Amino acid sequence: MSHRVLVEAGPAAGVAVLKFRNPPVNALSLEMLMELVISLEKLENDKAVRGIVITAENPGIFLAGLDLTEMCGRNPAHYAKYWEAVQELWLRLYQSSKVLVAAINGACPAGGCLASLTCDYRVMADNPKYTIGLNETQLGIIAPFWFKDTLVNTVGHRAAEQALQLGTLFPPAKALQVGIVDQVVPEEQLQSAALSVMAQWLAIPDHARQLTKTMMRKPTVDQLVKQREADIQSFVGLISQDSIQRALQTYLQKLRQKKG
Ligand SMILES: CC/C=C/C/C=C\C/C=C\C/C=C/C(=O)SCCNC(=O)CCNC(=O)[C@H](O)C(C)(C)COP(=O)(O)OP(=O)(O)OC[C@H]1O[C@@H](n2cnc3c(N)ncnc32)[C@H](O)[C@@H]1OP(=O)(O)O
Repeated sequence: MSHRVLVEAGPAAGVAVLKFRNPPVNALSLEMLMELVISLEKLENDKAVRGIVITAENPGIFLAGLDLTEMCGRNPAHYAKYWEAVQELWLRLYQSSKVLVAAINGACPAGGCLASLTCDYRVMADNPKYTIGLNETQLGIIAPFWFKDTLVNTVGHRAAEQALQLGTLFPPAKALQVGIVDQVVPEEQLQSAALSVMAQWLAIPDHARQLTKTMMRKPTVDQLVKQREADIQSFVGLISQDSIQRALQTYLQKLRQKKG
């Protein structure tokens, strides 16, 4: 039984809706990652499901990204386990044979943005409070190569380089302009817009669309698959550095003080 991920049958045949519900901010904790992987595996094996709309149960925060508390003050074995789970989620999403449509109904930084970038199409609610992007450099860390590759595959090299160096979080109109999302709609129309685009994608025969998707994505997937263990060791080495730990602690403190 999953607590942090809700899977519902969509209003249209063949469509499931996967909702994030990990309060307070839908951070990708280890438990959340594991529940997501299990839910995605079940959906992948369900022949009746051809498409999945991915969204947050409560509007406001789509995903707050990776859970910073999983990357601060822990031991190397924990960092390795956590990173393997992050890799696993990305591999499941990016290689999914289903049509994935992200209905972005809230803040979507870093790991949240990555999850949305694995989808085939992104619709974002037109709310200036919501932003999306790979903001890692603002935290004093760097987006790993496969985060970078996923962004490059979406927006191209120049736009990705600029966005990554600056750690830009784009509001909806800018996100559309740069191509990080495909469509921006009034907030109350988000779910219907996602279902409408899903219907267009499902009009294509599955086998042709799936083979095309695999052809487009395989080179990027292979890069990680062939060096998964090295990537884990690289993450553990970097995240364990005192300077990185200090940077993450400072960022977390700033988030906590924001309220005070
Ligand atoms: C080979 C590899 C090489 C490696 C290089 C090394 C490292 C690279 C590794 C990984 C890449 C990292 C990816 C990430 O995803 S890092 C996370 C990035 N996320 C963010 O920057 C978002 C931060 N959060 C926010 O901006 C806001 O919280 C948000 C807009 C989501 C919501 O704002 P709101 O005002 O509604 O809530 P808050 O009061 O800010 O937060 C409530 C509560 O939640 C805590 N919180 C927020 N975000 C996170 C998070 N991502 N992880 C853990 N906890 C989080 C926040 O501190 C508050 O806690 P508390 O005060 O205790 O209630």
